[in-house]
Amino acid sequence: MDQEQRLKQERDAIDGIDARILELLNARARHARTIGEIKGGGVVYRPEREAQVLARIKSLNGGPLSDETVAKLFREVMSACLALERPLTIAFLGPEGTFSQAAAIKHFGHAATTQACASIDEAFRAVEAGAADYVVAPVENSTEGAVGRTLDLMVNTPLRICGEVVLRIHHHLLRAAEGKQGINRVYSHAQSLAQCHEWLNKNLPADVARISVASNAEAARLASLDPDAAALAGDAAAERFGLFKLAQNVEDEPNNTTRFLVLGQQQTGVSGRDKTSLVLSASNRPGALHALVEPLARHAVSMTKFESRPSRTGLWEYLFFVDVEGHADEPGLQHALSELRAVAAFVKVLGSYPQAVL
Ligand SMILES: O=C(O)C(=O)C[C@]1(C(=O)O)C=C[C@@H](O)C=C1
Repeated sequence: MDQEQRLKQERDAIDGIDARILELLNARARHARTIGEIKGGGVVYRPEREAQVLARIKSLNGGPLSDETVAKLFREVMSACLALERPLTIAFLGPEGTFSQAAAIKHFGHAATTQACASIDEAFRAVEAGAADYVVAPVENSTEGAVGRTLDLMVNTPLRICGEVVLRIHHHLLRAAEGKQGINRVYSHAQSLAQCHEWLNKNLPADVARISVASNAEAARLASLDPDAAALAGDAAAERFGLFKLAQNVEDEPNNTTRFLVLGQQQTGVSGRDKTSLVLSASNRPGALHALVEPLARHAVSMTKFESRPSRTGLWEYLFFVDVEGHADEPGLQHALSELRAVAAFVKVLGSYPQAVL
């Protein structure tokens, strides 16, 4: 068999498989639509079920596609199925093309509608007022630390955390034209300029001005209008403003990662691999901080994060943002929480939610 014949044979096989995949996708979609009818206008998005579906797909995968690739494909399949039940609107810190929008799409897939908001406060308010279904907000970055505004908002919001998204942050040098010649300024968010500081020192002349702007998406927009400028920004901003990537992944710290939280009006069921986020405060007496963590240790609850933040109500009073493994409806954590409530000055369960799968 010559090359052309072999190609035709393989492509015929792909055509047959595509027809079967299409049939199966629509069969799946019909089941999702029926599930939507059974839910009868109730909450359609079920994060615990989605986490179980994605974890199962990864465990069933025999390759050659990677576990991550098959999970991403099924992420989109579920996103499209969910949109048949009811399309979702996700509020994020805009403008279009930010990493927050990329996190929203990573978590909810492309069938969800994303709604850019001018601030994290506005994104929370949109969901609290029912103008959007969920908010995706950054909570910590591996190099820059906690996002204070998100932590502060979580103390008083009636919204519950129902998911987390972990996003690798890659910055690229972007420009409206190809080649580095003639660049005399680089726009980016101050944090991104800091995260790419060493690379800029080594790869661009010292007299190229570094100009900090409100967001990476804004930097990309400015670079798209200015032939002498470049921007440091991510893939989404590059795509949105049609910029060339002159250099990829220019961040100094290769594991630069941001964690986002998803908040909505609902409580999330047990997925089997969950986290619970709490805000605690200790009374002002010796040993009070130890008393906060002791019930968790005694019930073998593992802590994955402990972050302190000024309470903003009294000088030198602090709130503690604590993440633990497990769901608040599971017996171990349930017992630890009821003991914690007896010793802490303040306890708020921000939500139990599945650990990030993607
Ligand atoms: O199982 C459900 O509750 C569904 O609505 C189906 C489905 C899916 O496509 O698998 C879609 C949306 C939900 O968030 C979870 C899962």
